[in-house]
Amino acid sequence: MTDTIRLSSLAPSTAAQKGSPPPVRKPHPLLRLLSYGRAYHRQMGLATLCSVLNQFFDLAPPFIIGAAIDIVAQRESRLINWFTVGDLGDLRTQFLILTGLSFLIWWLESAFEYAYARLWRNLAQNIEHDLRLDAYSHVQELETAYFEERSSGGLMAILNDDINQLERFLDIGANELIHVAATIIIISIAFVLLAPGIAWTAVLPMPFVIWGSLIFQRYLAPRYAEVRSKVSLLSGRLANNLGGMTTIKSFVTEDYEVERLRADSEAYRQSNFRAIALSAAFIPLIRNVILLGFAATLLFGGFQTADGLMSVGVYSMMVFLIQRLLWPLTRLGETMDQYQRAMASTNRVLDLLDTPIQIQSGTTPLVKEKVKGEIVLQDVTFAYHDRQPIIERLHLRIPAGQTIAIVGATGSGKSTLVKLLLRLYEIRSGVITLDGIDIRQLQLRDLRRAIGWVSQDVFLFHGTVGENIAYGSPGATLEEIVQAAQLAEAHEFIETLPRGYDTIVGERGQKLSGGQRQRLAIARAILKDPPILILDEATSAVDNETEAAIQRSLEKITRNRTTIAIAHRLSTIRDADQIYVMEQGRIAEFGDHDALLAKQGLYAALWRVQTGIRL
Ligand SMILES: Nc1ncnc2c1ncn2[C@@H]1O[C@H](COP(=O)(O)OP(=O)(O)OP(=O)(O)O)[C@@H](O)[C@H]1O
Repeated sequence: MTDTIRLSSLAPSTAAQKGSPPPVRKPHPLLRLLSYGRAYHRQMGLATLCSVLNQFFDLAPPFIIGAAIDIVAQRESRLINWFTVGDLGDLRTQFLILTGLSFLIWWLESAFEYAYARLWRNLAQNIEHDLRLDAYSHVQELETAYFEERSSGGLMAILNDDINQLERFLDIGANELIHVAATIIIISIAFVLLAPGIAWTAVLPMPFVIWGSLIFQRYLAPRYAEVRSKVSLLSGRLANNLGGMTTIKSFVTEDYEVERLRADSEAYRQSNFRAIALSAAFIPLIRNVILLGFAATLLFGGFQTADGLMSVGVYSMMVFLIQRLLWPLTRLGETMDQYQRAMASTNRVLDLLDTPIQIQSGTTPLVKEKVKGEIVLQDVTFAYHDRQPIIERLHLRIPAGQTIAIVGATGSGKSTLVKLLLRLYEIRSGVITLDGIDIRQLQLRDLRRAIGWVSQDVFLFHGTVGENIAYGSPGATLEEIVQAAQLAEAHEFIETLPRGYDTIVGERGQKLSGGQRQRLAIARAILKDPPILILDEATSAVDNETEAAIQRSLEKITRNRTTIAIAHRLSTIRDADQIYVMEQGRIAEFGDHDALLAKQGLYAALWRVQTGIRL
């Protein structure tokens, strides 16, 4: 059996949804993000304060301009008088004060700009870093079945693109939203305090802007969610194709694959078009709403100034301020865009983090060195998701330290059985014990540490030969690595590689042959020195001579440990203490080689076919 990764949407399959409880209403993604970033609330608060102060000083220049106009036009500034008590001296002194104030304001604005930029961007990095590690750690804990329902490219899109999307928003967008809010509040206060007669003109566009933004958000959110899900499918397709490039070439399906990619890319493009159509309308709409406020201030402020109810300086300041309101609000569209994308991504990342772990670890610790290795399966039934049972009411007892073999037709459930021992899947009923303890009670990591598994499809990591052998055995010395390689009959070929144990094996070990990869995997399991060894077709890709050599080493390796060997070539397991013949998820016969031959049953028939001997 191979662990296939199927291309499908990241959404759980309909079948998976059938039995699940009704969906719980989730809190708003922003609240979810804030609650996730609890550790950074202080930094967020400080960053927000710096953003607000920066905006406050950014809005101060119209005040200086207004004051300067008043000083020139009326010899005194109502704006300055408003803030100070007493005489500020002659005109020149007043200008000197204004100039000094300008310097102070500009410096403070710059200082807070530096502070908020650093704080927000560092915050983005911190949250991104935490989310990436948390999400990845969580994904590692999820059961194998979870990955079979999803595409690895889709998961990559969440772990990479979606998390980066948050960075983009936190870097710039969050600060912009705060700037807009601060601008609205500061300008409204300035109007109410300095020009109460026309304060309504500044407030006029606000309800429309807020209402418009909310409506806009409601329609844009699902469009961005669709964009994110389409990008997942696209990444899934790309990852799958890159992994199967040799197959594509050999089947000359390049054009077919381009077409399939075109369809996914087209779906992504169309979903983006739909989002763009709406998002691009926002700025022009908001600008027109702002125009209302600007025109009202210009007109009614002008009337009041002409009637002598307002000074020229205050009037100028108000006109400048309302202008200042215009620009951040028009940028709001872009910011909302970023915000919506970030929220769609937040949901996807946090949904992943909230995915329940189906296979929970037990609490009983297991010390590897103390494991005897007796394995018992009692009445075990197992079925893959949505399928008929593969293993039904199976009984099997493997005494500690024995070597047993499992043989049987392809698809009879041999690999599935060992995956159940590793708790990669959960059994439906029955019980599996190790040294008398139900494996569900054992700490999952301890259980897996006690088992050395050479699977049918060997996976090597990008790195050196030595690193791959030592994988799972941190602290192994080169001497131990070489010894394990010798026992696995791998040392000789490793020596012929360009850089010996330091040779890079390539992604998934693609620079090595199938047989070489298998031998590295055996060496890796030997080095781990587990009390239980599982060899699932471990030597299927090596030639007869190497296989015979490995068999000789295995005699040494399997001594004093429980070994389960799965093989199609019966010659490789004929010396096993017990041989179990599986047929459609059940044990059809068992015994040692001679006893099974004497039975003249399934095993004997298989043996005849493989050896060509008529018994
Ligand atoms: N992840 C899975 N999801 C659904 N069905 C699966 C899955 N893995 C295996 N199966 C099915 O379970 C059955 C048993 O598979 P398994 O890999 O255990 O067989 P096997 O005896 O090891 O076969 P082989 O000798 O070919 O390796 C097969 O019919 C297979 O299609």
